[in-house]
Amino acid sequence: MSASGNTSNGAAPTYRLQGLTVRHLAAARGQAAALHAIDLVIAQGEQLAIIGPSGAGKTTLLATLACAHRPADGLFEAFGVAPWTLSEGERHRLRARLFLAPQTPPLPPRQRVVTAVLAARLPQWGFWRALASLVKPADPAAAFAALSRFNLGDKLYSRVDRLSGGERQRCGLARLLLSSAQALLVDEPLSALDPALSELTLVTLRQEAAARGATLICSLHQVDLALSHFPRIVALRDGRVVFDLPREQVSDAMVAQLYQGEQPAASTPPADPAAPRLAVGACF
Ligand SMILES: Nc1ncnc2c1ncn2[C@@H]1O[C@H](COP(=O)(O)OP(=O)(O)OP(=O)(O)O)[C@@H](O)[C@H]1O
Repeated sequence: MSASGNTSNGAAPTYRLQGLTVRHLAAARGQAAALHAIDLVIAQGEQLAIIGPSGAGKTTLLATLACAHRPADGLFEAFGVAPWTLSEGERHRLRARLFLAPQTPPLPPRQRVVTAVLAARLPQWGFWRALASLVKPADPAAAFAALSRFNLGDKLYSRVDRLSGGERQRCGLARLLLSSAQALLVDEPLSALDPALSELTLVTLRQEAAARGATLICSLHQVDLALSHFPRIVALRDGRVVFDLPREQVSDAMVAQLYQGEQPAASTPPADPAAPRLAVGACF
């Protein structure tokens, strides 16, 4: 890659950020910016994980990359263009090349899973086809195939509000598979998944990104999974990049320093001192 961030074949990187600063509109007066002076170049087809403690700025960074937050300062380019210099219509078309899978996907509660998943195709369909698909799903086989890759094929015709948290999360990821995006932005996809589904999810996301030559950027709280699945690790803390390294260069000491002073993830609830005195089957 050249100093401009362009790849050896001259193609623009998926993202180029220089001195990027982002403030939330609703931030309290005097509250620090959510992201400060971020420098990042991400080539097309790269796969990287963003790690860092709660409040580090991971979600803000992904939303900024999805052109959902307008930066307060600095350079921000996606696919070689500066989105915030474009007209609203042009920026809308650029957004069709990006897919942001939020931690809690905004799925209409009364909708069937098949319809919710096929909504990812809306940018590719004309108005009438999109409208007709609300009444009779246009391509249920594609929705089934996408759901099956996350072990969720049996929920094709379930109502969205009858899914568990983890099923909703995977339903949101199945949408990603049906999009035609070239940048896949995934925010904490494993927060409601067990270890086996977590593995399946990361493998599926990585395979999909590689198959379509898309860039995959995934925020994760599970540092071990970030290191085992992603070749590049970007660590954030207090809105700043602490390190941006190939995984082989990330040491235990660097990770410990990144999370220093943070509460470890609560995998087991603290012991209740009264527990031994409670009779089995006690009700309150
Ligand atoms: N809508 C908002 N309005 C004001 N401040 C916000 C808003 N959303 C996030 N922030 C602040 O921006 C900073 C970064 O938050 P962000 O959600 O990006 O962190 P995160 O690393 O994704 O955290 P987590 O791991 O807990 O999801 C935090 O200080 C947070 O309080």
